[in-house]
Amino acid sequence: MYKVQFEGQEMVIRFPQDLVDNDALSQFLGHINLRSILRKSAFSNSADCLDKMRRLENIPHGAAILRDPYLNKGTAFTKEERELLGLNGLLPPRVHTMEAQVMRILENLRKIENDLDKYVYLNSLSDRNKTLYYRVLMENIEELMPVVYTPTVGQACQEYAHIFRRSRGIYISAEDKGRVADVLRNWPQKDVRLIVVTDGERILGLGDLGADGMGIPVGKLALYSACAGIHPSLSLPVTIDVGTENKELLEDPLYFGLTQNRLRGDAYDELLEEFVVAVQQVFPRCLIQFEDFSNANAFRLLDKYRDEVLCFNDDIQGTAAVALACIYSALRYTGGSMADQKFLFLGAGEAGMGAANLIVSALVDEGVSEEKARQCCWFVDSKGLVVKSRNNLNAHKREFAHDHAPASSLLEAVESVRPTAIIGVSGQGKMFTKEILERMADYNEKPIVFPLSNPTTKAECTAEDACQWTDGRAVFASGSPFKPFTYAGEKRFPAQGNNVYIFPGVGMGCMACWSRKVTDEMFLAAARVLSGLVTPEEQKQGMLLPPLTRIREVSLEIASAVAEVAYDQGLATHPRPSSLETHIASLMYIPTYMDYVGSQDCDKGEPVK
Ligand SMILES: O=C([O-])CC(=O)C(=O)O
Ligand SMILES: [Mg+2]
Repeated sequence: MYKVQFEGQEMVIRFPQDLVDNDALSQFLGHINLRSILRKSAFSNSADCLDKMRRLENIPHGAAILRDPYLNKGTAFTKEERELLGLNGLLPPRVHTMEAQVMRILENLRKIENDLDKYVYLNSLSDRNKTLYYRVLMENIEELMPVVYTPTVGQACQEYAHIFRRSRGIYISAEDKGRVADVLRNWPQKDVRLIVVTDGERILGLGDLGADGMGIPVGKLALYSACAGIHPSLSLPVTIDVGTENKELLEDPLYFGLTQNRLRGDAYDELLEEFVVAVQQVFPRCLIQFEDFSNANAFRLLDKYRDEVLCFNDDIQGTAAVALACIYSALRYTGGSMADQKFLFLGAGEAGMGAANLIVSALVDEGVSEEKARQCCWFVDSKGLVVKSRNNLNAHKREFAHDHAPASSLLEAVESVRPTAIIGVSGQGKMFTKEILERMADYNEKPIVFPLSNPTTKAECTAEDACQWTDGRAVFASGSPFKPFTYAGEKRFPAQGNNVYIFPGVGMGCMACWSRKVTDEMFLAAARVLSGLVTPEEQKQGMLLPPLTRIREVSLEIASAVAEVAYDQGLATHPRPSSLETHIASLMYIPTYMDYVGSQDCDKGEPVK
């Protein structure tokens, strides 16, 4: 505490602890330009001045604040803030509103022709000014989601080391064994509540991209903030680098990761265990989202940790929930009940197994026997139709192996099973051929066709192909976006059945109520809520999901439903608020600039003409 005399008034000013001597004090006074504060008549009231001093004392000044992406406002720093923070001369003189800044970003962005360059441009904005980045992203979510997320994020990961500007997130490499907690402590934000982690082995449908998979956690977390309002400083992207089996990367002189083959077996499990334990120590109550691990590791890690810590696997559980939501919505157009359906999955990995198991849970919840529910789900893997007579099926597949003649291809399987829905989760593009879709149209008045693999190059078919080859009758959803198109004079809006409709809300719901676990019942609730949010007007347009422009509202509804489940299941440890929705809405991050001075009369910038 220091007492300062000014214009006959005594003021008490609290300075940072380390300013103990007079030199430091006068340096500090100079630093924050106190004299110029005091000269302003608006500050002659000592209480007012004190309030402003308190606001300012922990804020970096001068060029330092321009370099802090959480605090920087760029040209939107007001005249008064520029004065108080020592910014005069460091910025062009005219103060701009945020709207003008958004206009400038969009003008620049829309001049860029290539999506990867747009991705780089937006990343650099996020490095400079988080508030503006999120404002731009949220206000233009339909236009920009394909840039910060699938499909562009896939290309970004494939070229990660080549487009690199600045490191993001935390890398934990096999060499960090024994000191993982220390590595996590190096992260500058100390209150981390949400981690998305990958080991890069199965990045979208693109395979092993090693440490360059970092783009995925970064992209998912950007969407957490944009879609569910998780404050960006609460989240941390993590890549666990255990090596790669991607020969091209190993030979690339610019590759970022360890140039070794992947750790397997005990060494891998020990590193992952150390990571999960370290997260509990360093960031208590932090939610861990596993993303884009190989099939075998994804299932094992989920089984191992789902009852121990607050975690889920997005590719198994998140994708399952959005697929189920799309199925519920599709049934509005096809008629018939869930129990009457035959779902044929191409691909028996994380997404396929996750979706089939959630469909079974949904049916059992509706009173259908588990055995009958399993009969609704069929799989084709690399060896053909999954049937009882096949040897060496893993435990997951065995649960869905039916008494049926073998079929060696998807076409054969479609012909013999005659599914009502084909769901592509194979990570292989163009697998739903013209012939297959024509068969689906022969067997079904309205065939359900969901090519869910990502990015767009891995989609099992395009939206227009699905439409053409079924005489416009396919009920369609894909993992990566397809643009609206016109068929027979009618506008079609292909649904993006991507887990982005699910994970932000589920994560927010669990975080808001301090849930101890993430459960399948939460994903079931999320799927039902999501499908239920499609308005009658949207249904008239054939939509399966609400448009992305409503994603904040969607995520809030899902978060509320998920928290409700957490309270019902006795997992929530936060005292129950009187309204979950109001409570969660109040937690949602809105990207607006901080007012560093708190002055009513401060210049808010000039409006854009
Ligand atoms: O990231 C996406 O677009 C969906 C997803 O989790 C995946 O394909 O692995
Ligand atoms: Mg994924």
